[in-house]
Amino acid sequence: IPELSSPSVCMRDPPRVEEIIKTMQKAGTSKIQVISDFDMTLTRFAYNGKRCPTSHNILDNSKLISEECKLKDLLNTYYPIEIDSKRTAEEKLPLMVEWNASLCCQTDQYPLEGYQLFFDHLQEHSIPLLIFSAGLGDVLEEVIRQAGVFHPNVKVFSNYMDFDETGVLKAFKGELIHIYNKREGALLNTGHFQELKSRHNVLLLGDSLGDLTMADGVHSMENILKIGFLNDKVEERKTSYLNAYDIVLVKDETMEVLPTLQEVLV
Ligand SMILES: Nc1ccn([C@@H]2O[C@H](COP(=O)(O)O)[C@@H](O)[C@H]2O)c(=O)n1
Repeated sequence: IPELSSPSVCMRDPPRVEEIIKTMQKAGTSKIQVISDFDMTLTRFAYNGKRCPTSHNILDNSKLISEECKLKDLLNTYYPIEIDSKRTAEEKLPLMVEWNASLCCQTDQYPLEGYQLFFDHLQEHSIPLLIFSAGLGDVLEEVIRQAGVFHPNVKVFSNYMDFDETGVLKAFKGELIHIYNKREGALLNTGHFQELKSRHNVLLLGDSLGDLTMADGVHSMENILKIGFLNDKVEERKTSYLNAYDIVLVKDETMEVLPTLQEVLV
């Protein structure tokens, strides 16, 4: 599979990857569902060496948000914790909750462009795409809408803001989704996975080890191909990503590997 020989593609077990791809191809598109993280997976981490915004940053960078509400300090505190390979997920979990919760009292252009074809291709083949994000659902839905790819096959599980009558953000609606509780989020949304119960093959896309649990609600899974985006602290985290994901895309600023890989699969 030539798409897998790009220098940014790393695999622990290439023959195993080929086997999964062939099995999924054979089963056909009617058996596939795609489950993907959003920020820094379907969007760029960096472009020309410059860091791109997450859905949280979009709100933060907005001229509509006053200077006192700036979220950068929070990002500088909590993002290093998110990617710290010396801490366990259990240690990080309360801090990730704290990060999101702190948004409620604090009261560029978004780079989705490389992946419009990815969304269109899934739509053409009627393949459901679940976007499962610890970002801001209101913002990322708007990003997808403005890119013209919020097709009927796209569903989003994320954090939606709850404002009071004076327009102040009070909380998030429902259970908060952070990077390390996607499993709980998946298990709460049984209805979605029930609707897709005949789709036993999963393409999972994520940029954090917490994203690996996004498919935990899938019924009788038969095959899963896990693609991980390793954008930051590459040397420190590469081994754990290679152990956890079938394919690891290292600093893939081109946004080219996923669309070509998807054409192989679908
Ligand atoms: N208050 C926060 C919380 C998280 N982030 C970043 O957003 C990403 C979450 O979205 P996913 O689509 O990746 O689940 C996460 O990776 C954090 O780095 C933030 O900027 N502010």
